[in-house]
Amino acid sequence: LCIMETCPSCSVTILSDQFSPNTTSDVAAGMLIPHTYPDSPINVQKQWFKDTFTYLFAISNSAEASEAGIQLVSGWQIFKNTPKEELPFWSDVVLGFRPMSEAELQKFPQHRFGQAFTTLKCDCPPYLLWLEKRLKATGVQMYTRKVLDLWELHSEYNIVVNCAGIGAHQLVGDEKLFPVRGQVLKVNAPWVKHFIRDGDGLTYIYPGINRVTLGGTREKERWSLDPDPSTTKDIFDRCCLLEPSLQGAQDIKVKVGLRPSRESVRLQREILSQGGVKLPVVHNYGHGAGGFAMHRGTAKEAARLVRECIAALQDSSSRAKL
Ligand SMILES: Cc1cc2nc3c(=O)[nH]c(=O)nc-3n(C[C@H](O)[C@H](O)[C@H](O)COP(=O)(O)OP(=O)(O)OC[C@H]3O[C@@H](n4cnc5c(N)ncnc54)[C@H](O)[C@@H]3O)c2cc1C
Ligand SMILES: O=C(O)CCC(=O)C(=O)O
Repeated sequence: LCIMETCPSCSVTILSDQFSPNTTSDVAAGMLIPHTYPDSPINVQKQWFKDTFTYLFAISNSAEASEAGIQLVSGWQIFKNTPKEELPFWSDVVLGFRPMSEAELQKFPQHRFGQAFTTLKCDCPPYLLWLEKRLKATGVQMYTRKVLDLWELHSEYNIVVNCAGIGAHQLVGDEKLFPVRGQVLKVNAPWVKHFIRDGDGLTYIYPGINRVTLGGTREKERWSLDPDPSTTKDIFDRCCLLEPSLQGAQDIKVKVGLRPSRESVRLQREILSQGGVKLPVVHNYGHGAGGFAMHRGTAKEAARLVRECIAALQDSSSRAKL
């Protein structure tokens, strides 16, 4: 979508071996609470988050909000011990960030410190379908196809944008990219209105428009997509300790996804070259636990890189004509 907005004369085709509801993005809780990428400058991460927050805030404030699955949600991030960093870099992007009061902390007798704020949440499958609908309306073609090598696209396309998520490990052999397996439960508990995130982000309760997401796990380098029943029980018990009313939750569905993790998002232009033939590529993958929190900001940057590739192609073709 960002490419179509930035370069409206482009023709865009999306190739993917899986579409919604069978992607990692469909499993995500879709909360806008950023994680930090150790190797990306904080000011850049803040800008990605700000761009994403501003974009989704406008949707949440429009008639499209419920179809797009975007809502404002208020709640608490709680800590057993006061964290080193009391003000995360994103504290002035979310709304009304403040320390929790003593009265609020009484809800969590095992926790000594907390932060209250309002942020945004995407209900992931509806949001992805809403994006697909907008793509189709702009004339974008979508095909189911597994790409084994970026070079196989060379004869059909001028520029390739690689948004393969964890698939980039195999597609471009990126050894810096690793899975962080996450198991979550999606439950019916419409009375739960506030989010609760335990400081380390291992246990969380994220109410969405349709379902509440209960998390979770963060298992580095584990590739299995099979749900683990003992983990399901453990997640449920941890969440009930924070929000006892969840004992009455209904229709528990278990989901597993692989966070495409890296020390920094790979947001980069690369010119592949083979026997004198060149293929411009823009990479945009490796969002780890922050694919929703950062998606619009990183997509805007990727679209800018595509525009640079187009300018370079136009420049070399006009030089060839001289
Ligand atoms: C349990 C869990 C909870 C999460 N919660 C949150 C959250 O609350 N907030 C947040 O910001 N983030 C969250 N995340 C992280 C978020 O899900 C990811 O960062 C995000 O989904 C990554 O998006 P993506 O588009 O890069 O990858 P994907 O959604 O995996 O999309 C990649 C696409 O590329 C396709 N593909 C891959 N390889 C190929 C190939 N060779 N040929 C053709 N197609 C290919 C795939 O089929 C897929 O359609 C969570 C993740 C998990 C697992
Ligand atoms: O950590 C968070 O709170 C947001 C991301 C998330 O829910 C996850 O990665 O499981």
